[in-house]
Amino acid sequence: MSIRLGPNRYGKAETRLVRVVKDGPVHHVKDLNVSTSLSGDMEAVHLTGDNAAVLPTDTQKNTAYALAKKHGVGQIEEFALLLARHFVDTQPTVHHARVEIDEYAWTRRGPHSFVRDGGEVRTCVVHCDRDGRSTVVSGLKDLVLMNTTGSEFHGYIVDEYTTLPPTTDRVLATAVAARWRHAGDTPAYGKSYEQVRQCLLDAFADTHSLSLQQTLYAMGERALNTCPEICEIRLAMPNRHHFAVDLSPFGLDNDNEVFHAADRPYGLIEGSVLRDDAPGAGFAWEQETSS
Ligand SMILES: O=c1[nH]c(=O)c2[nH]c(=O)[nH]c2[nH]1
Repeated sequence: MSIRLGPNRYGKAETRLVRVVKDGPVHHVKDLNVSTSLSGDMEAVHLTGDNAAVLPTDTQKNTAYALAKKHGVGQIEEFALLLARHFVDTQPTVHHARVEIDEYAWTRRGPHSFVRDGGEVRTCVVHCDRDGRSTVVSGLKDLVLMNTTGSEFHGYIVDEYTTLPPTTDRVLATAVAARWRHAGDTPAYGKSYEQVRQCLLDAFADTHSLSLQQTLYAMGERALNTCPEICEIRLAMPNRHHFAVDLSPFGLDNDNEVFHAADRPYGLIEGSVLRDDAPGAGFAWEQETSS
């Protein structure tokens, strides 16, 4: 009986690449999930561990970042072809390249502020007791927002384990989960929802952020100032870190144009903003927010 190697391929899956193009203060974004997969003269690496024909998956990832910087990202089909052709044209051992790209769509909310299309969920929880009391908590989750500038983070505690460099310009991205409590009877929940949502979006876009905590408070404050029918809002906002890719090994600079969008771990910033005279919600609200 003889055994042989069958079809095979290898590559870097799901490189999360964000490309920002700056037209003065107006920024444009392309947000991609890029997977590359190469095949060719790969018998030796499988049979003997001889890596001489292998272009590392790490290099494939770097290539995606470097070509995004050099050529920009137009249509994903064009960028995928550019990348795939690069691998087969430059590496004799690579006979076939497969490049798969998913693109996440963003809608502009300001010169450098964006909201991701789709995925947003409107929520509510209500409680009623037999004494005729009720509590209504409205909300939303998975509202994904990004500012490509206008965010700083510095001045924090530095101890013997701190390595985070201070920054005066970073991407601020989050997926907002918000729950707000109605003070009494709200006549039009639909209109109220739209107003609170608008406040959250506007305050995120307008706030020059020194921390996500500051942005969180500004969003809650805007909602409470604009919408008298609500008395408290609780926000949970993951800090979806975007790391500027070091392109200097390839002779390229990166003025916050090419980012690695990391998925975990992430900072998780949570807080409540409320009116001084907000009535206690007791059991109903505590139960809803304890999980
Ligand atoms: O806005 C931020 N708040 C933090 O508390 C924090 N911590 C951190 O590492 N990065 C950030 N960013």
